[in-house]
Amino acid sequence: MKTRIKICGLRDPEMAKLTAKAGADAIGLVFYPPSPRHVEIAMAEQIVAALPAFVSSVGLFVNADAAFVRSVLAKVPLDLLQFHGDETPEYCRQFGRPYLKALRVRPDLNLVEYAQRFVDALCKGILVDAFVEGVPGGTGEAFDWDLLPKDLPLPLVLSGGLHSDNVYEAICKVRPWAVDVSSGVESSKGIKDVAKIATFINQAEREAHD
Ligand SMILES: O=C(O)c1ccccc1NCC(=O)[C@H](O)[C@H](O)COP(=O)(O)O
Repeated sequence: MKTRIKICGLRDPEMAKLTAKAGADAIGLVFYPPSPRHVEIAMAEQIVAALPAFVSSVGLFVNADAAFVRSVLAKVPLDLLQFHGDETPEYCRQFGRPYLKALRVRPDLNLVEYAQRFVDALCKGILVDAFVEGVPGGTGEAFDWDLLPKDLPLPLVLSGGLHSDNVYEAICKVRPWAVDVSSGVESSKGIKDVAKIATFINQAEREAHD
């Protein structure tokens, strides 16, 4: 089965179009002002408008005020929300929209128990990322994939330090529903590189052709 591919942290419509053309299944828009990949609502509207059919738009938030999430939803027709902070299941569900819950993997965290709390019709998966003190995500750091359980009760989205040289190995080892990348397809922090995106996608799709 094909592993879905999400490219996170798009910041302009042209790169979004090129990313879709390269074969991405989804793009991520970061609504988190401290991030170098942060987008304003007006730009997010333009990016989503530029996407072809069947390429999903994912809006990423980190412990945001619910009112801010609603103000984004009022303007930007997002397909999926991604909560990348300490949001509770109740917080995530209040928008009545499908979402991913991100967690940062640590050896002392029981991932199955964590995921179990989110299981319902709206939660479409658990995105696993590296734990880096003081930075909620998009760090380019990988973590030990052996820490991932085989019996997670929700689809797994693997992220954290993926790039074209490790994504094939990651897919073969972890067998995730999807992979998610940001730093690994950039020429510098926050600047996406279309050649790196294409190479990443080719490598991620290799597994489907084996
Ligand atoms: O991208 C960011 O700047 C960001 C900031 C705060 C929370 C999450 C963020 N990105 C989340 C993503 O979905 C990334 O793809 C994921 O963390 C993996 O990032 P990377 O290791 O850079 O590929």
